[in-house]
Amino acid sequence: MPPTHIAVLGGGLTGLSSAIHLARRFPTSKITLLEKQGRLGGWVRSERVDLPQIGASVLLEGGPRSLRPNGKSVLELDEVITVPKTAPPAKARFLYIPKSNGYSGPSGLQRIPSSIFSMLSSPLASVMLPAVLFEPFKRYNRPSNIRDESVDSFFTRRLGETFARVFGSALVHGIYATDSRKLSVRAAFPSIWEAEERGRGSIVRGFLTPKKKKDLAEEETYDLGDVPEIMRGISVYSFRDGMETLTKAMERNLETTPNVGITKNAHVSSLKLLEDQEVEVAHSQGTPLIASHVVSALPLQVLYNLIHDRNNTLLVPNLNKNPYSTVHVVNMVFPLPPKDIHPEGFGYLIPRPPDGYPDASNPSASGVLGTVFDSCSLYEQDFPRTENYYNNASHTKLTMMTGGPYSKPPLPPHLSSSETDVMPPFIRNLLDQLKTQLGKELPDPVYWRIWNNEACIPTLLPGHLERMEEMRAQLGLSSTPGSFDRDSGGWKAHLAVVGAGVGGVSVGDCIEAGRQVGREWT
Ligand SMILES: C=Cc1c2[nH]c(c1C)Cc1[nH]c(c(CCC(=O)O)c1C)Cc1[nH]c(c(C)c1CCC(=O)O)Cc1[nH]c(c(C)c1C=C)C2
Repeated sequence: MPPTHIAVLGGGLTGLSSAIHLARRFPTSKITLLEKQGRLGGWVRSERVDLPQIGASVLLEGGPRSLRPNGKSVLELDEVITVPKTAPPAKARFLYIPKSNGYSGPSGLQRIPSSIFSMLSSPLASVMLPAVLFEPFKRYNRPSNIRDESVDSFFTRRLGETFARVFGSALVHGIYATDSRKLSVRAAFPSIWEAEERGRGSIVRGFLTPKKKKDLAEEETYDLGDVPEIMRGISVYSFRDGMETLTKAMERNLETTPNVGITKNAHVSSLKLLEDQEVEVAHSQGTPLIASHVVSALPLQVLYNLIHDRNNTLLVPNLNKNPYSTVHVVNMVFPLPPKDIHPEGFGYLIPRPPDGYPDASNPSASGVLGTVFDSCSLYEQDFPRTENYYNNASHTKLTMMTGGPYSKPPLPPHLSSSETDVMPPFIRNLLDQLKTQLGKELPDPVYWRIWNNEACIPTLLPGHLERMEEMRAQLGLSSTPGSFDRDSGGWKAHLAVVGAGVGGVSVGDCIEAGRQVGREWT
């Protein structure tokens, strides 16, 4: 039976997208979006700061700052700013390798080669070339009894230990902000896992082998208008007023959709399945809501604590298997043009230290995962507009990312230089790290801002995909549409679970997950 009332839990990107798409798919159902905070948008937060001391207005991001055009279901493209594939931020990406790095290769800021030709002349050739050239000739070495493994173990098997630590760990820092020795390769990088299978044991051969017809996912139809034309040759894009343009547009859409209600500051305290398959959603903003169906876009461990059966026992144990990473995102604005601060490009990532992650008591524990040169990709968000911004802009904005697998002292959720005259030791230490990593003296920033993103990205542990399949079966959902008549612990597909914790942590993935949810209910 189609839903009469759907409760969507969580007003981040996935919850917003779920509510929009469910309201379209079920125009006669009521949709209620419940959000714990007083605002919607989750980790997407954009802040514009006016800095009279340098005569600039600067747009800063606390969470994701860009989107890739391959995510087809992004809904709003007004005021879009794009980074072409040929621009330095798309082409020039760096690794920072500290001097005591545990291998004989180069140190300092090193550009990552983007083609086999640039690899030949790169100082990183000693690590990359042998790994990539010999990989196709290595025997098939995936143990027959494994169905998943960590990213580190996968790269070590195929490309060697040094490659896995230097490149594999840095890649994982920049996407999952976690330890590559813990992250599932199948869940996080399915295309690499599949390439090994397609290439009969070799990733390189796999990527050179075209996918068989049956491997190609059926193309869905998207209402894209002239977006593909706009996005031709584009690497990533964002918006003039930052990523919140997107979540605000989604919120406006929901506010003007008659069958949707939004309740903010609603802390959900339990979900109870009633006799007639309805679900009682208890929350802090009034009487419990009785829904025919529930979509949870909450972090999985939050949902885990909400689910009780009739005997008050916790159900669906697989929800609490994955840890989450906390990322301290620190924006800094310097009163000099980018040419005086950093090389032109996307930014740099820092690999895992050779002896693993030191604890916070160790003074050499930088805790920095990487730095993004925001001025290079997102300079069009700032005023005044400057011709040849890299050489002439009034300022440089960049973002340092810390935390994740490094242990860190607790920080306030938000703190900026406009709230204190004293630079905290945390920022002073980061500034010192930045000087070392960029290899130059730097002035103090005219503005800095800490965003403490507590438990913002899940670390999908090996076995995650199978656990999620089990979870779907436990909830009566299934990967095969229409077949939800298995033992479902009573839920019989009345609860759907979506979001980064299930799979897909990029902005595009979250929006796509909301687009797909509830298909079993038609
Ligand atoms: C809060 C910090 C985040 C870190 N990773 C993510 C966030 C939100 C999520 C993420 N980052 C990237 C991807 C892949 C995107 C895609 O393929 O479509 C995801 C899911 C890539 C990426 N990494 C960094 C940036 C600026 C981007 C572009 C996308 C975005 O704006 O998030 C840099 C970076 N991210 C993190 C660290 C530690 C880091 C270091 C330089 C963690």
